[in-house]
Amino acid sequence: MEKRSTALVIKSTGSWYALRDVRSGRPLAGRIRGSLRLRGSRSTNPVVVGDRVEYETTDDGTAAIVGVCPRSNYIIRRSPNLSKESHIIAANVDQAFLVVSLYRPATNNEFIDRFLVTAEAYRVPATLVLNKCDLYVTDELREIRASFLHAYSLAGYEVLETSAERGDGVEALKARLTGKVSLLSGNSGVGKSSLIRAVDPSLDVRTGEVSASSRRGKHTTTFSEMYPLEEGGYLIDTPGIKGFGLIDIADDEACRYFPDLLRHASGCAYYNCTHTHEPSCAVKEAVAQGLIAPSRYESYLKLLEDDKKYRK
Ligand SMILES: Nc1nc2c(ncn2[C@@H]2O[C@H](COP(=O)(O)OP(=O)(O)OP(=O)(O)O)[C@@H](O)[C@H]2O)c(=O)[nH]1
Ligand SMILES: [Zn+2]
Repeated sequence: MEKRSTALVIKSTGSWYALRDVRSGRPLAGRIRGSLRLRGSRSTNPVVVGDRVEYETTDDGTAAIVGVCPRSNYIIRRSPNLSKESHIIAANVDQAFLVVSLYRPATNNEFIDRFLVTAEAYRVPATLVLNKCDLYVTDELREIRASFLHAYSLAGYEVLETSAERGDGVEALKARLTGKVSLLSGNSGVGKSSLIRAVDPSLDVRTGEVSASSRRGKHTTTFSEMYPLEEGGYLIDTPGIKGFGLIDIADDEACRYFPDLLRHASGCAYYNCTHTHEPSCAVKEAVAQGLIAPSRYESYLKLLEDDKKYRK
């Protein structure tokens, strides 16, 4: 029997995969061996970025992928061709970061909360990166910053404050990324590229390439790529999208993905309370008492509404 080794999938281009041997770190080009069948998989791509795969070395020195190791999680997006099939963006993601800004541009709350909901749904720990902290110096912006920090501390999310411009918080972010597979997202203009550059200057060029090609390639399937960090770990760059994957949420389940709402929900009179119109709702009570940020509750209501529209 041939010797089998394990490799990490760094990049997928459809039929070829860029791999790294887990033990030696050696880069390899791999293809799926024809006999590889994934039981019960309805996704268009059976091997994805972040997967650990088993391979055998072939005579020409390339790797034949013969198996995929069980995934700790995976992020799905609906296929671009509108079929029922899904497209997996990445597997085995350790953590997700959303870069946000409160000024020029101000990131929309709903956008932030959508991202966090997706992270909860996929059980990927999420952290917010509040960039451009050098700008929040006027009374008005200080106030906005304080209420932002308050809202997410009530919700139980960590917020890292950074300034890519001045370097504040860059070391802290770098420390958090080292040795992990991290998904990084952010709406346009918040300084995501500047931050990546500050964390690891060697990533600069390649990051520019990926954002340019994913924007141009609207009608083609875009393939993900993981970018190795100088000091270990990988970044998965995702374009500015609402949330980062596909989720279907029933009304009486939506609350599950808002830890701050969920904490109070057991006090509601009705066990299936949707925290909208019901009497004796502990969630609405908590909002009134300032224990849940109004913006978070609004995002929750918005999520219920959007979901209804979507299902019609
Ligand atoms: N004042 C200030 N400006 C910043 C900071 N970080 C980035 N910027 C500026 O914000 C603008 C956008 O920065 P980018 O790094 O290109 O933002 P991005 O999020 O990658 O945007 P896209 O490329 O559109 O996705 C640039 O003019 C940066 O110089 C910061 O911490 N403070
Ligand atoms: Zn309720």
